[in-house]
Amino acid sequence: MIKIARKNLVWWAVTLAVAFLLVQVSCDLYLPTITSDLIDKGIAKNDTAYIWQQGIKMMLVSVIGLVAAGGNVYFASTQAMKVGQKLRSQMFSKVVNFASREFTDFGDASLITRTTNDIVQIQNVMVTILRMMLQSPIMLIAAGVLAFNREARLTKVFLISLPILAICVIVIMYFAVPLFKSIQKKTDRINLVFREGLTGVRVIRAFNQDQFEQDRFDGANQDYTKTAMKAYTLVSFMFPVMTLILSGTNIGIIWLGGHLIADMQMQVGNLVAFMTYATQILMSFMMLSMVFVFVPRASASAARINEVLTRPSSVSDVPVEQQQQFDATQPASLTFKDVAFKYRGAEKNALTAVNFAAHAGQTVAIIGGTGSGKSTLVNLIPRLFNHDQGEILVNGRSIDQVAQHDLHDLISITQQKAVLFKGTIRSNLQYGYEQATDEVMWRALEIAQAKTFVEESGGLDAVVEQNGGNFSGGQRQRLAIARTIIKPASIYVFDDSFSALDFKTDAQLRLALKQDQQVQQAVTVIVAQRVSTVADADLILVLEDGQVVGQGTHQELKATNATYRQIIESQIQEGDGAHA
Ligand SMILES: Nc1ncnc2c1ncn2[C@@H]1O[C@H](COP(=O)(O)OP(=O)(O)OP(=O)(O)O)[C@@H](O)[C@H]1O
Repeated sequence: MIKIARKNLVWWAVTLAVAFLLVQVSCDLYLPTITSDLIDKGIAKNDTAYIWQQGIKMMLVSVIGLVAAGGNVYFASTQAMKVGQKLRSQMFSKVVNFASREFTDFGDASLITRTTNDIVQIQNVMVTILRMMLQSPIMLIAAGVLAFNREARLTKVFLISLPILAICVIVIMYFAVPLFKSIQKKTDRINLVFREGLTGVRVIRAFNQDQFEQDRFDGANQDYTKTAMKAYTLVSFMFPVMTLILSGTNIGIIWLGGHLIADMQMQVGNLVAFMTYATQILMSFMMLSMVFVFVPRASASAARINEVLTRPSSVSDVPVEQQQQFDATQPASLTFKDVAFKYRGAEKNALTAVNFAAHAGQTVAIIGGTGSGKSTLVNLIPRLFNHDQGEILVNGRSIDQVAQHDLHDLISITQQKAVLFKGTIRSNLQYGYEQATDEVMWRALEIAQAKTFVEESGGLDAVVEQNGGNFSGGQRQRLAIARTIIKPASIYVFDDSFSALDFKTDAQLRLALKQDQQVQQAVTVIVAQRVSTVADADLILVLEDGQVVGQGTHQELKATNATYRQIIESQIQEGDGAHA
């Protein structure tokens, strides 16, 4: 919490909030003195002029107190909101730079809860701190001293009421604070189930699992509600307890004060002032204890936010002074030297001893069964993960030795699952290359065999809904391919991107791709399951269980490689191999 406050609060605004607060507290403390004088010197002596004078004074002090309270609330709230804004922005920029490992560790749902709910907790507690946490101790001490000065004999009432209040507050806090902490985790769970329900809604319906998912969500929801209800019920006891103790204290003060007044040892004004101070003391005490309920809860949120903000990305750049630059005159090339990679926690390597080299204008195709390591291999090129052994070179530079930003500039990739953003076809196509002209975009759409349906949808300005929801899977994939082609790059990667295309379109696309000037100067990496897609590649890698069990051209592999032949045979049986 302190770390977040120190980093994000603007100190002049905080100083103003505190200054306003001090003025407000001084006014609140001065009012009982005026009341006391008004009663003892004005009302008791029937001095109308004095009553008017004190009345106006009272009004002035109240107005000043009110303005000061407004000033304090304004600066406290704007500061808290700005802290929230800065934290959200810091979280976003941190998370977009995370590697896959960090996403797995935190989980998407938790990252969303941390960026929303946890930051709201911090915001709320910042306001509380800038108001109550400072106001309460000052008020408590000052009202205590003033009450003691006014009538020391009445302060013995506090010897009973304050310890009772303290015990009640401690008991309530003891049970409430852990509950507040666990509310955060339960919010994570609700978000997780809700997110899964949303993203998997079609599968849920297709498998008639609506009720199962509803029950799962209700379970998480109920769990959260029960905990929240327990926590807030406990806190709600504070107010009746407080009222009871306050009333008891006032009865004690009136009883003791009544005797003193009867014995002519005290004036009525003093008693009224003392009672106001007593209320201020007890209220401040309670406010302070509320702070102790909210601060631990916000501290738990702060710890969860700091955990994200301080987490180094598992894929990081070498120090700037050691970084190498790409040589723009070097032709495109991609080399894997004895590369191995293992997912954290996995028993065996996802890739072992991968060796190949490709040069500008060449196409490398990777084929293999499900789970053989094809996507893992291509994801190592832009460093979505760090390879554990060996070396990967792009345009002659080891990818570990260059800045990731420079590396990503040279790579254009279509992921296995085509991702589109809400906007227009134009905004999606220009995502990787802002300067792309309409002509360039139409050319890319033509290569990606997407021109016809884009024209029918209303052209480049046609709307793309969230996740490209208003396009079919195949159309999304073609748009993603077009986006990849538009970006000038040294390495083009298509991870199983042609699988949703029919044979004819697949062949047309690859032919058009081969004829594209930009692509001709680059290395193209195609991941595919179909032999027909890889057959005309310059180099085919056959992957099995993370190992390259064969590499060469289609004809070479067909003649010498048993695994490749098996793949062809299995596809002939399915009717696909006819195209090989
Ligand atoms: N994030 C991950 N954590 C742990 N293991 C993983 C992870 N991603 C993939 N794997 C494992 O690594 C192996 C290779 O996966 P990969 O996704 O590279 O296969 P693939 O050949 O692309 O499969 P497919 O054709 O089905 O897309 C698989 O055994 C898979 O279970």
